[in-house]
Amino acid sequence: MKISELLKNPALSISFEVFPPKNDTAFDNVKEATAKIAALHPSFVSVTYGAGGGTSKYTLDIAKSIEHLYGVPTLAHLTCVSSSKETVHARIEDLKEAGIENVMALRGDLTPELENADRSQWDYRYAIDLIRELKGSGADFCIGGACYPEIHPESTDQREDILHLKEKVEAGCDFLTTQMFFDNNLLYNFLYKIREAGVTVPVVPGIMPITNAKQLENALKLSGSFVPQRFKSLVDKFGSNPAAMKQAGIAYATDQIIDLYANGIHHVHVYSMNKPEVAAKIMENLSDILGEI
Ligand SMILES: NC(=O)C1=CN([C@@H]2O[C@H](COP(=O)(O)OP(=O)(O)OC[C@H]3O[C@@H](n4cnc5c(N)ncnc54)[C@H](O)[C@@H]3O)[C@@H](O)[C@H]2O)C=CC1
Ligand SMILES: Nc1nc(=O)c2c([nH]1)NC[C@@H]1CN(c3ccc(C(=O)N[C@@H](CCC(=O)O)C(=O)O)cc3)CN21
Repeated sequence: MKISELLKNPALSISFEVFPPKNDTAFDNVKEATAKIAALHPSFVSVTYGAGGGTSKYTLDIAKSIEHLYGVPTLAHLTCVSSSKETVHARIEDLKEAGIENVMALRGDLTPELENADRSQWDYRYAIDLIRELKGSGADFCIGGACYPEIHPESTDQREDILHLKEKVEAGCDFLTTQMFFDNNLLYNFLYKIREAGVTVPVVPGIMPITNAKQLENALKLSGSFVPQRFKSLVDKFGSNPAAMKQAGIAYATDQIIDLYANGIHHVHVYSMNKPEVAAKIMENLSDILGEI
């Protein structure tokens, strides 16, 4: 099932993100976590390509098992920045062969080595280069792209960031998923600006439930997102009590999702990563709201 079709449903729906295991020994644990997440029947599950320390070689295995065993649509991530053309072409063939319909086309995070590398030697510099490859592959993928309500950390100018986003969408994005944010007003402001700039595809807000102080640190390193005082107070108060922090972080994320839905957004992507208990709690917190129109 194409995600662009799922997003036409006006009822609130939730999707989750998982990351593949770091190695063979962790494979069974990730499979089990993924199975529990799929059993919650989210609208789809996205599987990263090496984010969170996972290894890209398992992305397809995990995506296929979610789709085939649990009937839950999947979104397989693919990144391009550190890859050669040969590798990207081979991965696209793998996606085709596996019958994957939805692909999240990302540039990929720059490691410290990549930051200092000679970029003139790279086959791919931006996500748009990967989108063009996917469009030219002969397969009819539904393509997702990332967008940044608080501008991309490497950008300094929001106007320019939005112009690049528009070009990326025009190259063939069917929908966009946002970077995490902890203040919904930042999302509403961003949506207004991109709509005015002529970006019309569905935008799926990404919400990350923060369940411990260390994870907040990691998430902020990846995203540079603004942390409102209301959220900082939770971390100050509960950061050293794991159970309380988890409960408070899930409640905060739930509150964000309810506010988004109350303001007309009917699909939310949740970066609960490989934590089925967090995903389950969010679904439980929304049980009477899910399916309501
Ligand atoms: N769920 C996930 O795993 C997510 C991962 N990410 C990661 O964030 C990183 C960024 O990826 P994308 O958004 O896909 O990258 P992108 O290529 O769309 O944009 C990256 C940066 O390059 C700039 N840019 C784009 N086109 C340009 C051009 N033609 N000239 C000059 N500058 C240009 C953009 O404004 C932005 O600052 C990736 O590492 C991705 O993996 C981001 C969001 C979600
Ligand atoms: N730039 C960027 N890169 C990403 O990979 C990414 C984003 N942004 N934004 C959305 C999600 C959020 N991601 C995250 C966020 C936090 C952790 C995290 O806290 N990981 C733990 C380890 C988890 C484990 O191994 O169980 C950590 O300690 O780093 C992982 C992925 C991946 N995604």
